[in-house]
Amino acid sequence: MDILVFKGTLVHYRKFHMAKDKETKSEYIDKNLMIGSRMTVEEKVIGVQNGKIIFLESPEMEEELRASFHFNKDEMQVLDEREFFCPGFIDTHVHASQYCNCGLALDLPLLDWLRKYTIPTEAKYKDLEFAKDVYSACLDRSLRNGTTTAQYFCTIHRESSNVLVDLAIDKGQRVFVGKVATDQNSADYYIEETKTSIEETEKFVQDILSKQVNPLVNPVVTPRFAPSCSMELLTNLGRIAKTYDVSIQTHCSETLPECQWVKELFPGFEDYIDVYDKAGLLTAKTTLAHGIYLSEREMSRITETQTKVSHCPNSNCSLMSGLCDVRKLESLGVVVGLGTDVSGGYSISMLDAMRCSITVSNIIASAKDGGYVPFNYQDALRLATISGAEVLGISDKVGNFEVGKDFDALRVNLSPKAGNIDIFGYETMEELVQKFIFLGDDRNIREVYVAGRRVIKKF
Ligand SMILES: Nc1nc2[nH]cnc2c(=O)[nH]1
Ligand SMILES: [Zn+2]
Repeated sequence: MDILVFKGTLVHYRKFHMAKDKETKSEYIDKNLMIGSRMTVEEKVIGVQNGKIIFLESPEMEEELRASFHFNKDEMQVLDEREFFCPGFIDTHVHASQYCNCGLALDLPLLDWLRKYTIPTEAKYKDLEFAKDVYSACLDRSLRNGTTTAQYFCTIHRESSNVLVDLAIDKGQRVFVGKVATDQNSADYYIEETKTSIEETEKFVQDILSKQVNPLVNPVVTPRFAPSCSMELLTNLGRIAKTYDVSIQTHCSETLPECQWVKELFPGFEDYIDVYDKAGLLTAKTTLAHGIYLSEREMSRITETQTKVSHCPNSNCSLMSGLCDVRKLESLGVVVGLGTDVSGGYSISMLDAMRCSITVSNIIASAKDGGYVPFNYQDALRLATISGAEVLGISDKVGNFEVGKDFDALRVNLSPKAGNIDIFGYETMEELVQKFIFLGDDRNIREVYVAGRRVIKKF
């Protein structure tokens, strides 16, 4: 099997042990393990075979590596001085079915927006040709913007959700895909019988598991959110996720009217989180999108059950939902990743999500009386890469560069002809990374690799 070899700069979050390494600048600390990670910029020779990183060494080792792994000097690709590899971005919450509405219909808050724009759009996915057109464009745009892994909501239609999975296999994105389950409080043309919703969800999970000869596709049990699901449906979805040991994705605590509605619809429960808890939907493989208005009790149940949160800052601002205090969640030990939440969020670019996470964090800081450290560009990169991998339970495979992991990577190029960024020649590599995060776009993402396969090449 051919070997891919590169020499150049890697920018990623690398683990370090607290005992060995006492520096504390811009770091993320996992209190339980006493292991943290820090953004690292390093010169390396990196080898990839069968999709996996087989060596990662300093450039002085080049000769020895050539001898051991049998490659010639001209087989090694050398990155430009204005280039670096970073891990592929991980979008932990995105509605592929809403991609056609990107940049439209953002004049209403969540519940009205769902009724007026989103449900009518999702109903169109009964038509497989329509699904194919939009899903295809969504995957292409997402990959071009450097998203190597995405966790998607589709619609209530099993067949068209399978269309997304087949297209993703073809185009090479690593995906987590959910057929949406809804049996109440939706339009009469976009609702399922409880029994049908349960059966179709189970069938969908089986469909995807049978396609797992391709290890890049994963099924997700996907109740839309508590208001649109009966307790009977939620409980059965919890059972299905447990039976097949698969992921769960839903929305939670995104807006105040939604939280009030859940109180009214589920009066016998302690709070919003308790509804999911009693249904068996809080697991280490569960992603809750948003989580803005969680109480202390709810946050501690999330921590206890190792449930994950997807922070979607563009959507939270665009739908006027509120500001999520990610620092607080992380300080309690909750793993948080970033989501574009298209089309509540208007951009499918994770660079946009990263910038929005910094802006939201700065706004939170402005309202505090000190004692709060807002996110910087390094935190944003962490959220979009290694934390996203932890949210989806794949940090043993992707999220940073380590021997044995899959090579999911972006070849970033900052030469001015590639995009919209002026470089003056004296910038350090860290400054180039910073300019990419704040000013970059898809034009700066020269190549995209997923499990060693080059899925995008621009020049
Ligand atoms: N942002 C967002 N929140 C939701 N809550 C329930 N459905 C949705 C959705 O489609 N988008
Ligand atoms: Zn959403």
